[in-house]
Amino acid sequence: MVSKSIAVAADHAGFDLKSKLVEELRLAGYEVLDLGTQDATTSVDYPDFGRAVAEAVTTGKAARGVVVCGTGIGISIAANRHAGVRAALCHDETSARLCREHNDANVLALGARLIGEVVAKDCLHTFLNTEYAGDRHARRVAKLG
Ligand SMILES: O=C(CO)[C@H](O)[C@H](O)[C@H](O)COP(=O)(O)O
Repeated sequence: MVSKSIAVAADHAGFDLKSKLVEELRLAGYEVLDLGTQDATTSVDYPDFGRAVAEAVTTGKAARGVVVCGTGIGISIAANRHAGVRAALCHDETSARLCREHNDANVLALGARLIGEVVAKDCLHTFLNTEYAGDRHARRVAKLG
């Protein structure tokens, strides 16, 4: 289990799923840094929320991040524009496991309009509880910058 806090953010499309994930994280004993948005009805821009989580992770305020938008695509692109962020868009538990084992992903991106709550929670727990395998993957991750 990751010991430090987890930064979480979403746009309006991801707000409902984000709320469920925040609750899930708190129930599991994590300290949650909820960086918004705070409702599903006010239209907002996913780059602002991807950046908020990226900054929390790269400054060490959070050990890992979780970002949610409608597809997960826009907010993962936004997070990945920040040096040191390796955001992985996952739609299933296998990709959530492999993004940790092979890519040392530090931000999980989810698409609230594409996956259900149960799959999202499975991805979340797998992402947080899977160790990076290192070894041959370290050479490749280093090339990501
Ligand atoms: O950026 C996205 C796609 O990559 C996200 O899914 C956004 O949540 C989506 O674009 C928001 O769309 P809306 O029609 O403004 O609700």
